Amino acid sequence: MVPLTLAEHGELAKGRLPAVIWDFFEGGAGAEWSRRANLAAWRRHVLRPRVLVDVSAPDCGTELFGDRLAAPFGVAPMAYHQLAHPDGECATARAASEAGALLIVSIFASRTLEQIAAAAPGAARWLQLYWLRDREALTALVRRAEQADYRALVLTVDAPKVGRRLRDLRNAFALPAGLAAANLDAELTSSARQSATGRSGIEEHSRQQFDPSITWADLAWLRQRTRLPLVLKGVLTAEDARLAVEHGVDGLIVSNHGGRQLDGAPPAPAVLPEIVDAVPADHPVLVDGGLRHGTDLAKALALGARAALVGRPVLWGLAHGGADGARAVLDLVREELLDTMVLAGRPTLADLDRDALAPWPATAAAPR
Ligand SMILES: Cc1cc2nc3c(=O)[nH]c(=O)nc-3n(C[C@H](O)[C@H](O)[C@H](O)COP(=O)(O)O)c2cc1C
Ligand SMILES: O=C(O)C(=O)c1ccccc1
Repeated sequence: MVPLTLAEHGELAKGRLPAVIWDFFEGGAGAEWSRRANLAAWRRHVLRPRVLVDVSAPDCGTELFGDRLAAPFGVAPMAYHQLAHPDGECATARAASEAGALLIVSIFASRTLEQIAAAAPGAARWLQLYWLRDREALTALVRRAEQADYRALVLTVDAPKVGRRLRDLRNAFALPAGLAAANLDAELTSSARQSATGRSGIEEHSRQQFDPSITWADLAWLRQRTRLPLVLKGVLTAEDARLAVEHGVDGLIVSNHGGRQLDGAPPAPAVLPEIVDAVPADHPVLVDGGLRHGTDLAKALALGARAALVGRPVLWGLAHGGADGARAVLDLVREELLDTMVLAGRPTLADLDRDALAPWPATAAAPR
């Protein structure tokens, strides 16, 4: 089967992956309300097509912190790509580079920052950090990212601890032997390999490593240690968006972490407009969560996002087809976006403004 939709990439991946790894990828926290809400939320808007517009040359190319992208999209930071494929993040880096997408590398990448950079020289890539208790380890990562030409740092702020993910608890999920966080000391992550009673290995190790005491006041410490643009991931209110700008942050990623952290947190499209309105126009606002069609991406842009990130579907492509599979996923998203722009009579990114959307009436059930 040649997959024609992201969902079909998911089916192929599900057939290939051990069930506990599929569950780790797919799962959310708690009752998984936020995970499901992410998928439903994009269906609560309809596109307002314009007609008799010249759509012979649609253009979705853009620029983000100085890097050219073939479309306003990227790969969301996700831990341990080697769970999906032995080539791990090196394959994803090649795929993203060939598709013209941004790659955000997780602090829990299973290949080193330098290997990933070497796999796709010149490509647009950022590094995502969690705030570790060990600040020397954090500083060392910042230095290495700068030296390996990462173009921005993303601090994920929705995870003072890892959410309660019932699938991982039931599966007593732990990292398989041979897989590690390649950019952290082995001793920092060894607990990810065992699972204490009542916890997953991931939860166990994040309890030990994440510093849950940090506040806005601590941001200055990180800000002073790098000239790279600093982006906060996991902001869901206008209040926090304003605080971020006051504290010298350069951009935001509106995200509920794929429903993997606070269950009950809103899906991004519900809060994106208030956040876009709260920050100056020169601060890019990105978005992720539940984007599964080019039309979803068009809706995200129309709500004011500068770019949107795709998470799980990239792991699906990687799992069934390595770099080629991940590339196919990203190419599909870009082609579907261009298709949407043509059929909606909105051939440039500037045409995808708030006039391009209308709410689906609350009284009507959003079709599945
Ligand atoms: C398997 C997996 C691992 C993830 N690891 C990280 C991570 O290390 N850091 C982070 O900030 N977000 C992480 N996330 C969250 C993603 O960056 C993103 O917010 C989320 O997957 C939403 O997109 P999706 O619905 O397209 O998957 C992870 C998500 C998944 C599915
Ligand atoms: O961030 C996540 O969603 C995630 O799965 C993770 C992976 C490793 C360590 C901490 C969290």
